[in-house]
Amino acid sequence: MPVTTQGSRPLVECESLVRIHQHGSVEVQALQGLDLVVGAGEMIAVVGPSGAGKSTLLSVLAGADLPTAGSVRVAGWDLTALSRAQRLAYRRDVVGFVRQQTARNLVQYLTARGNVELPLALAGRGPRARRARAVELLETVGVGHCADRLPSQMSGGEQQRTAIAVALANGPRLLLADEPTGELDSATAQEVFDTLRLAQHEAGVTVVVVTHDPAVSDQVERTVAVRDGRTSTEVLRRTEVAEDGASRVIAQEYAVMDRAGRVQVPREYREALALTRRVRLALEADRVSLLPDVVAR
Ligand SMILES: Nc1ncnc2c1ncn2[C@@H]1O[C@H](COP(=O)(O)OP(=O)(O)OP(=O)(O)O)[C@@H](O)[C@H]1O
Repeated sequence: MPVTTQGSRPLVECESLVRIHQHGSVEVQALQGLDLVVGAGEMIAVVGPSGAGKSTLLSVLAGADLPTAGSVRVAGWDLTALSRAQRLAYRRDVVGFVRQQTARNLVQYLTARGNVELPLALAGRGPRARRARAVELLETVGVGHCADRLPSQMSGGEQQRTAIAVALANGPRLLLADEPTGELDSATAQEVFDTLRLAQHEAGVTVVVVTHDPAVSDQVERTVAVRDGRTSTEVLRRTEVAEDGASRVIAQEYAVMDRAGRVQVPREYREALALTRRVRLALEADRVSLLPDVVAR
């Protein structure tokens, strides 16, 4: 069993994920062999350029899209082999989803409480239990005062926090958020991020957040960069406390190696040493060096 950077059991395991969209004779490879392991209780940020495959990855993890090839397991569920009924149960009970567009996360004609009660009703909870759970969740995410308001009567941040309460209603193991702070100013974005943190710490939920916002990605312990449908690099952060008691965050970037041992060498490194098609690998006591092909010069 793979062990994550945090040493916890993996909750999410994607291996060699491929997702090809076919439009007539045109193929778009949204995912091209993506590997990702996320530990139970971990919170990671997924970053990468537009079109890299981030949203596709979230859709697959949400059980809303099926990969063309590869394997994906979440909390023991094999997402490539679910029956229709299992897929519904997975989407209802195991995973919660928050989108960027505040308006798309909530049913506009229901109050905040009504919105949180909806997934509880779909899971068969009775009216009293629903109401109590909805009120409690809205209080927990800091929008108890909005319980009887319609989304149009709430700020963007209040709507996103309500959306997080909706996503948490059925006690999911995994919370997915696609640019949850994309439409918010920085102070409000921080409140929404703090609510995701709360879900991670208080409810023990594993959180995967896709973001372009460095203020978000700089605050998580692990940021995974997706490029051309693959995980390319990871940044790990840890807090170090100096002797004078001051703490500082140490960030270290790693390249990701797949099962076959393939590593992508960043373009700036290749250009700096004019590395082309052929390179020399040298095994040393504590490192593997990658050297230019002198014959080619
Ligand atoms: N339903 C679809 N049909 C065809 N192509 C698609 C579909 N969904 C995504 N793609 C293509 O797959 C690639 C990856 O898209 P995806 O939305 O996952 O990227 P992204 O990293 O989330 O981008 P962004 O940051 O702009 O949201 C893109 O080239 C996109 O055009």
